This record gives sequence, C-alpha cells and structure tokens, in this order.
Amino acid sequence: MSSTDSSTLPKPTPPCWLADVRTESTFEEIPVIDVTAAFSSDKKERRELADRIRDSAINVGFFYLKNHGIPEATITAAVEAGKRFFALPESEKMKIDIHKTANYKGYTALLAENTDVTGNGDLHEGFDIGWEAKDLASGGAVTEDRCGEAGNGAGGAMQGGNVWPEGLPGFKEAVLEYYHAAFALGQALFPLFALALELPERWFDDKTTNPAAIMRLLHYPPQDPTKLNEKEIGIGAHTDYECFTILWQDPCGGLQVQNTSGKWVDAVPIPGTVVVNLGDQFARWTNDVFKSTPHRVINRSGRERYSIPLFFGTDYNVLLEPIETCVYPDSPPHYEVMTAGDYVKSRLDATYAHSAPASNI
Ligand SMILES: O=C(O)CCC(=O)C(=O)O
Ligand SMILES: [Fe+2]
Repeated sequence: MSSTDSSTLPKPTPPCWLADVRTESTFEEIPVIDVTAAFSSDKKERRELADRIRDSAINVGFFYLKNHGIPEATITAAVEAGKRFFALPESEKMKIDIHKTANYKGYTALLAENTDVTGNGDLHEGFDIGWEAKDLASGGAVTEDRCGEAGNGAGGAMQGGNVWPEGLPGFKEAVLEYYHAAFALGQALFPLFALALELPERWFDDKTTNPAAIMRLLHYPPQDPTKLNEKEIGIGAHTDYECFTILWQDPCGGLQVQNTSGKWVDAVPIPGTVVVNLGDQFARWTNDVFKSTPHRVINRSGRERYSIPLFFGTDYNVLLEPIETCVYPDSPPHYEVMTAGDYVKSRLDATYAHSAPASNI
C-alpha cells in the first residue's frame, strides 16, 4: 500500500475555525451579548464580538443583544401604534388583508397564517411591511417599493409596496421610525456575521444593497393553559426564512426555542434587550454551519402579548450559494441554489396557503 493511499489519510475534518467552536452538548439557555463593540473603530473589539456571535450562531442559533441602540421611546411608540391598529374593527383591518396585496404586505387575521403545517393556524394577528423611506410617510394608501427598483435589489418574486391603514394619525411614522432603527442594527450585524464566518468584514455589502427586510407587528391573545389546543398556539413551531431576525418582545413571555434534544427552552423577556435568531437563508448560505433553530410562541400570560420581529435577508435577486468557508469534504453543499426572493416567496406561499382565496392558488 502506498503511503498516499486515501484510506491511510486522517478523516477530513471541518475547518479548525468551525471545529473548535462547535460543542457536542445541546444548549439550556440563550446567551446575552453586548453589541456595543459593533460600532467600535477598533477592529480587535469587533473581532471579539464576532467570536461571541459565532459561538451562539453555531451552537444555539439564538442570542439576546443588549445596548442594541434602538431607543426605548421608538419602541414604545411603535408598540402603542400596533395596539391602536389591532384595536380597530376587524372589517377595517380586513381592508388591507394580506391576501389582497402584492406579496404579503398588510394585515394577517387570526389563524390566517399556519407556520407549522401540522397545526390549524396561528393564534396571532399581524401587520407586515417591507422597506420604505421615512420621508415618504404621510397618510394611508399604497407606497413605493424600493426592492422593485432595477439593479441588485430588484424585487423579483417579492416585488410590491407597503399598504397602510387609513385614519390612524401617526401610525405610519411610528412604525417606520422603529423599522429604520431596527434596520440600522441589522446592517451593523452583517459585518459581524461575515467576520464570524472567516470572511472579509464587508463581504455581505454588495448582497445587501437594497433592503430585503420584512417587519411585522404581532398581537397574540392570551390562551388558557388548562384548555390549550396544541394545534392552535400563538405561532406554531417553525424556523425563520431570512438570514436573521431581530425581535422585540413585550414582558408577557411565551417565546420558546427548541434545543437539539427536542426540549423547549424559554426565551424569557429581558428588559433592554432584543432577541436575534438565525433563519434558513443563513442555514443555506453557511451549509448548516449556522443554526436555524425551531421556535414557537404560546401566550399563557393571561394578558395580550405584542412583539415586533424584523426579518433581514440579502437582496432578493442574490443567489443563496454556500459560502466557501463552509463547504469541506465531509460537508458538500446541502441545498439547491435559488434566489433569496424566490426562496422567501415560496416559504410565504406555504405559510398562507390554507387561508388564501381560491383565486390566489
Ligand atoms: O412573537 C414572537 O416572539 C416570535 C415571532 C416569530 O417567531 C416569527 O414571527 O417568526
Ligand atoms: Fe419566527
């Protein structure tokens, strides 16, 4: 046998940056990370922060961020705006039913969404928007769609502007103010994820030139824990569709994250933090190096629960190709390559299929 026979060579291993970080045991709690250094001019500080994010992204898929920079007053105003919207009569909200609009903008009624296909529908209502400039804010109606512009951000399958409720003064301004603050945080996170993947810090810049970021205001009515219907919980077990989600949640609690042993770990609300979790676009980009962790919500608090997720992906016309630092002999590409827009649209189509009018199917 020659000394170069492949059977005598050591088994191929993941690159050391990954092998050193991945732990064998599952997680029991969700790390809290101070994100202040994201805005530091000192590369060493940014690198250390990226290392913490890498650890959580590989082993948990969830982390809390403190010192995230979204002003408390901006959060409060957006939550109050959401409460006013959800308090409108159903007939008013249904005027901007998500099924009437181009590509999932507007109002989602209770049980209209079904994130876990084994369920009957999710016990929450929502209001969805995509990117929109703040200075366009005025009144109601349909607004411009920046993702539909020619160029790298072309919307493709996800093209379509926002729709706004009529007769809610200040609603649009408060919602867009929060959107832009959370969006700025998301833009600051991409370079950290790049460093975490051993890529140049600005690697995602040309893939995030036009913002593919969907934000939702969510309202979960309380559920009586003694009469819980497992098929109609606040949001059924699911993974998110984009690269990462920035979630503000109120103090009611109810968000749970599934660890690799199948146990549901509570993502207890921590004042002054947002929760960040990785989604399926990142699982695709990273060939499953980053975890897209299943989660769900059951509002057992006895109170109305409100939350605001912002789902941040790459430009819709960018191909979700496995990043070279994440492909190695033991782990060839796991996924079919498609554009981010086609991918998100296919997931949304599946989520809303059971409530779509027959003419949409
Ligand atoms: O409301 C929450 O806490 C989580 C929402 C969520 O998981 C989602 O909208 O994808
Ligand atoms: Fe989610």
